[in-house]
Amino acid sequence: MAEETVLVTGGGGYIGSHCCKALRRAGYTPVAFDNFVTGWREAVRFGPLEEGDLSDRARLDEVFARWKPVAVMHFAALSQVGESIRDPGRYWRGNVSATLNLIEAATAAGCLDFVFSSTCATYGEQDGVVLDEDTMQAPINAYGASKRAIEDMLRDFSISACLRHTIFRYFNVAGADPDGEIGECHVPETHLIPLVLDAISGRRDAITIFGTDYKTPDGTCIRDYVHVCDLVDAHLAGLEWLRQGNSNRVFCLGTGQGFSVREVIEAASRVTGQPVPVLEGARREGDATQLVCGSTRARTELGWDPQRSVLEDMISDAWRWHQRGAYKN
Ligand SMILES: O=c1ccn([C@@H]2O[C@H](COP(=O)(O)OP(=O)(O)O[C@H]3O[C@H](CO)[C@H](O)[C@H](O)[C@H]3O)[C@@H](O)[C@H]2O)c(=O)[nH]1
Repeated sequence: MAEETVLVTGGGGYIGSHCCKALRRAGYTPVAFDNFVTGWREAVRFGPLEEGDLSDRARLDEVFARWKPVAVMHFAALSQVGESIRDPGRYWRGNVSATLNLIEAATAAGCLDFVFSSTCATYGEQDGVVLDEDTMQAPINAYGASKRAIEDMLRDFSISACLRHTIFRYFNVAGADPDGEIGECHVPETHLIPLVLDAISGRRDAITIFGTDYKTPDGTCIRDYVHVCDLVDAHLAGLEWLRQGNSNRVFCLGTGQGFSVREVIEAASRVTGQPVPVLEGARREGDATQLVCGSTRARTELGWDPQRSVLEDMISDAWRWHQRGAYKN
């Protein structure tokens, strides 16, 4: 029997490519759909590629007709908070309108299982509390607002078109494939761990800590880091959960444990055995002091067990990938 296919939008991106690898391992054919605005051709290695843009409905119809996927896993998105504040239209078009096209194409093709990558940025400024599925959403930028709008869209289509969905909300994804085949590569890079590794290897002069006067034990911001492989495991568990006939549930993905920027830098120095050149700078606009994400529901209902989300392991996997170099196309 032919393998079942799953359409993975953003399959050339950081999380999407790791998801394709996990799907392949689980016996599916992952069909990567990507426009390569932020994704990488080299990251598409676990199944066929369909190049295209989510704004192109005819192209989507073609892809659904060709592969008859059993589900969609939707990672393709613009995800830079600062850019979304400067250019909200890009986010409403690129995230919301594009996803509307995707949902309409999926439901028209009878592909009704939908796994969506959302974000704790839908919560807005709620410093210090553990964010979970019951926390009120109040986004403060177009990135968070666009993701929340898509969550609402999924609810509406679940009523009108019987679309079954799971929504995963998460913040700080880290690490890389332990085999070193794929990893994180953003241009420009804005995320803490890859930037720290750049500073260690000399690709950049230093890492600048954005703010040392926060009300935290060492004055720097605290975040909850999840290993990308654990994260995609949860998405696969969500897919199976849908395919067992369940539907329409939000799951937050975090470890519940936060690390400060300084703790991340110290761990990177320990893991690599090298000093980290550090500069202390001003706060970055829009950064919350402390963001920690609860995941009791994912653990109890999906059996999620994020074993690799140990800070040193995430950094050592990211370091292995970093030493291999970056994608070129
Ligand atoms: O050069 C840097 C880069 C980051 N940081 C700090 O490191 C922490 C983590 O920053 P990241 O940019 O790695 O991650 P964020 O928590 O800002 O971003 C996360 O949340 C965002 C939404 O708010 C997006 O979803 C994004 O993709 C996701 O990684 C923050 O306190 C930030 O101020 C620094 O000190 N120096």
